[in-house]
Amino acid sequence: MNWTEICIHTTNEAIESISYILQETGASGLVIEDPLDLVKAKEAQFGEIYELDPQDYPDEGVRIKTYLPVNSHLKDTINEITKRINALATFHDLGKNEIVLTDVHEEDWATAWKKYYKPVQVTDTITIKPIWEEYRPANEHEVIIEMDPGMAFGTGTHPTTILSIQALEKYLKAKDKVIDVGSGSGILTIAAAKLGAAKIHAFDLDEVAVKSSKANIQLNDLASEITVEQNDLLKGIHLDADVIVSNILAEIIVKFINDAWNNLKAGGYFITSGIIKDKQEMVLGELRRQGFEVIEQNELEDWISIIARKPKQS
Ligand SMILES: C[S@@+](CC[C@H](N)C(=O)[O-])C[C@H]1O[C@@H](n2cnc3c(N)ncnc32)[C@H](O)[C@@H]1O
Repeated sequence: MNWTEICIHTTNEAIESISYILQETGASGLVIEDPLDLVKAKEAQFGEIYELDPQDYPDEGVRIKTYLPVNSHLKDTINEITKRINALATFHDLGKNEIVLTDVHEEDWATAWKKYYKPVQVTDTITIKPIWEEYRPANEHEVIIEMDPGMAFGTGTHPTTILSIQALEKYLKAKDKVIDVGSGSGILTIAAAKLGAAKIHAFDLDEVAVKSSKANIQLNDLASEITVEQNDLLKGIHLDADVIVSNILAEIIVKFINDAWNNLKAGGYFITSGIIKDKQEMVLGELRRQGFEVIEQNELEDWISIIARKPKQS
């Protein structure tokens, strides 16, 4: 399959909104080339070794790059993306607002973004490491997740994924039964397994994500019982989980709050992420309407995670 790279030269303040538009249109492998990263790399707090090349970064503004498969909808998708980005000019300074399209062959796509992906410590104990990077754990307690995200979303470094892993670390107990809705590269399933879940059911609508989840699970030495299936959210699923985790967009989360409730044990946790700030109240309202108790909300770079509990008596 061939891919088209869309490169948008914009401003820092528009990253969030443009990333959201791109995610909604099904783009894969979002890369943000922000010259500020060159500064941040020098200040890396966890001692990771970054080798960022200044030549990959614009002098001013940021470049957002993502990839769409070349198919019969491509032209419409690009028109839609362009229209929605231009409409942002009412709220944001879009800087150059230049959109450049380049054809990419699958083999190039698979390696193009790898240079941006480095080991990253996402909680006190968990570090995510791409399989091609050398990394020595700081101590014996450090948990390493090996990843090769390929075509599926989920390098583990996106704020929405980090918020999800932090919540899993806090709420998951050893031997729990977990459901991961929208497993992508399988990162949250692997994190749950490394944190001691006994059984994990992962679902994704996208066949590529299902394959990617399965491949990444194989890369990690996991003791948990894990199944990965192609499924639309939790339609037709009847389980009794201790924890459901889902890093998906707010509009999608609200579609399956009732199914999440029905698949959770009383006292179980529903960890939701992928919610942009503007949609936080909408998700909170729907969770409460269903009967969930909202017990924690966290924010990272304008993304929100909400942890809700199904009451013990319901
Ligand atoms: C933002 S990614 C999250 C990936 C990974 N869990 C992570 O945290 O990095 C959302 C995933 O949800 C999947 N998805 C979107 N709509 C879905 C649906 N209706 N049912 C199941 N999965 C869906 C997408 O294919 C994608 O892999």
